[in-house]
Order: sequence, then C-alpha cells, then structure tokens
Amino acid sequence: MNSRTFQQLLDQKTKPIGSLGGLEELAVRVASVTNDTRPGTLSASLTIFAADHGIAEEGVSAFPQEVTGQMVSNFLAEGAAANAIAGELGIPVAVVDCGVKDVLVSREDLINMRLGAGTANSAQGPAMSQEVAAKAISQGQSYGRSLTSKIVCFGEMGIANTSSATLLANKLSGILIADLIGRGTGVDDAGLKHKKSVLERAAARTGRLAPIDALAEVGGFEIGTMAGAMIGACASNKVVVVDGFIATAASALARALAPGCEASMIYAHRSAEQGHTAMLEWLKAKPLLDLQMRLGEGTGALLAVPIIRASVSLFGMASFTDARVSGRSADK
Ligand SMILES: O=C(O)c1ccc[n+]([C@@H]2O[C@H](COP(=O)([O-])O)[C@@H](O)[C@H]2O)c1
Ligand SMILES: Cc1cc2nc[nH]c2cc1C
Repeated sequence: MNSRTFQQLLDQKTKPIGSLGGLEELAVRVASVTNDTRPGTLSASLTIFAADHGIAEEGVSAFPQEVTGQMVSNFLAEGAAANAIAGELGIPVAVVDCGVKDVLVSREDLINMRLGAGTANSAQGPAMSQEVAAKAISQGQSYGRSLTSKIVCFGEMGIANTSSATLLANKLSGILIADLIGRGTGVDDAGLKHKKSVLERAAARTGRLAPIDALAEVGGFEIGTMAGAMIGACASNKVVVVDGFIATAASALARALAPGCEASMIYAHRSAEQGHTAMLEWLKAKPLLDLQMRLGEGTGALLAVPIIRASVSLFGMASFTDARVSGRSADK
C-alpha cells in the first residue's frame, strides 16, 4: 500500500478529516515504512554508539575525555538518563563501543565495533583513514539490518562529538561553522569562542568534501557507525528515530550516502544545541518535540516512541460506517 491509501484509510475513521494533524502524517509515514497498520505490533529498541574524539585535546568540551568510557560503564550499569527513560518505556538498550579511548569494562553485553582508541585530532589532520571510514559505514549497515525491532532509536556518547558533528555538517552542507556551533556539554562564553576558533581552523584544512571523505577528515567512529546503521535499518523497512544534534549529523551523512533513506527517518526532537535548528532546516526535517534537551544518548529518540506507537494505533479506530456515525452534513 502507498501513503495515499494509508491516508484514505485514516480519512474513513470517526474524526473530522485531518483533525489529528501531524499525528496522522506520522501514522501514514510509519505505515508506509513498515507496511503494517496493526496497532500494538511496533517493537522498539535503543542503541547507544560510543567513541572518543582526538579533537578533545584542543579543549573544546566542558568535560574531560575519560567521561566517555565512564558513561559507557554507567549505561551498562543502567544508571544513565537513557536507561531511566528506556526502563520506564520498556525499551531494551544496547551499547556499542565504536572506539572509546579507555574502555573500563570488558563485558559481553558491550558490543565491540572498535575502530581504534579514539580518532586522531581533526584540527591537525584527518580523524581516520578512508578505509576506516568505509568500515564504520559497513559495520553499521550490517548492524542496522540485523536489528529485529521495527522502531530503532539511535543515540550516542562521545566527549567532543559536538565538534565532530559541527565539522561534518559544515563539510556536507556548507553551512558556516558560526551557524552550527553550540555549547555542547556546556562550555562558557570564553570556551565557545575558543571552540569556534579551533573548529574554523579544522574546517579550513579542507574544502567541501564527498561524504566518506568528510567522515574520514572530521570523524567520528560512532557517527560513521550510526550513519551506517541508519542506512541498514532504512533498507530493511525499519523506522529510524533520529535523536539530537550529533545523530542528525549522522543522518545527514546517511542521506548523502543513501539518498531516499530519509523516508524512513523520524526526527524526534529539536535539541537546545544552538546549531541543531540550522541543520534541521537544511534537511527539511520537522522534529516532533522541543523540550530544550541537549543530552544525547538517544533520550530524545526514546520519547518519540510512544508518539509513534500512538500514531499507528489510529488505524485501529472505527470507521464512520462501522460505528454508524453520521458523516459531514456538507457532504450529504
Ligand atoms: O544530542 C544533542 O543534541 C547533544 C547536544 C550537546 C551535547 N550532547 C552530548 O554531549 C557530548 C558532547 O558534547 P561536547 O561538549 O563534549 O562536544 C556527547 O556525549 C553528546 O551525547 C548531545
Ligand atoms: C555526564 C555526561 C553524560 C552524557 N551523556 C551524553 N553525553 C554526556 C556528557 C556528560 C558529561
């Protein structure tokens, strides 16, 4: 069935046409991806991709690099915000090590997709080789295809990854660093000024770049792997829920590499990270929520899951004929 047919199904339900606004649009989009209108069948999962970023050594984050590995342990111990929200919603969480510098845990529930001990500093040279960039995409693709849930939420963890995401978005879109940059974990005014000068220097090393070259130049490992996972999930009829600023940069990379995959992507929220609005506008993406969140980890994506499920529940409504409810007097 195509989206027109799904909309026609909704138009027969006991409500004025279009009265559920964006929820109807969402229902039609989701049904077009999964080809399934049965309410209650949309299983969901969250994957958190983690990695370190060499550009952290330039002092572009409010937090030290070791926090990435420490938060990975926290995710596995179910102590982070993503765990709290996922627990409340009954959504399982998987954690993928794409290249954390100091791995503090060796546990079988930490998925190993390590591409190195953090990327190289992209203010000085390429973050990774072209081969590693291609591997990030391909390992992500296999992972995205292998997921069994219908709604896949993708989150990330990586100190300094707002810098990598800013550079990646700049290389892919040409939007100025000044319009993409934000405070990340919370740098102060002086920190933001410093971050801007570091990122402008890093961006000036190269011109506009093709997608894989952009990933190789600016990183990061978790962003590339997430982009691959988005491509793999979209290609296997799953609904991809995009989280905040960094995940949106990954989605831009996925869209550049696999045009058309945006049809399967739902943008969960507008992050408070300053440059997210510019990125969403460039991608013509309409986020569902705006709660001024800027944590990452997939927290925004998780919150979109009940809305997505509620949208599909509309296909279970009675039609005017089934419920013997009179249609519009104007149509009589
Ligand atoms: O998702 C977002 O919009 C978002 C915005 C700002 C920060 N973050 C998170 O904060 C970390 C990156 O911030 P920073 O300042 O170290 O670049 C990383 O772990 C992200 O998950 C996430
Ligand atoms: C504590 C902390 C938790 C995070 N979760 C995602 N990014 C983060 C950054 C910090 C610093």
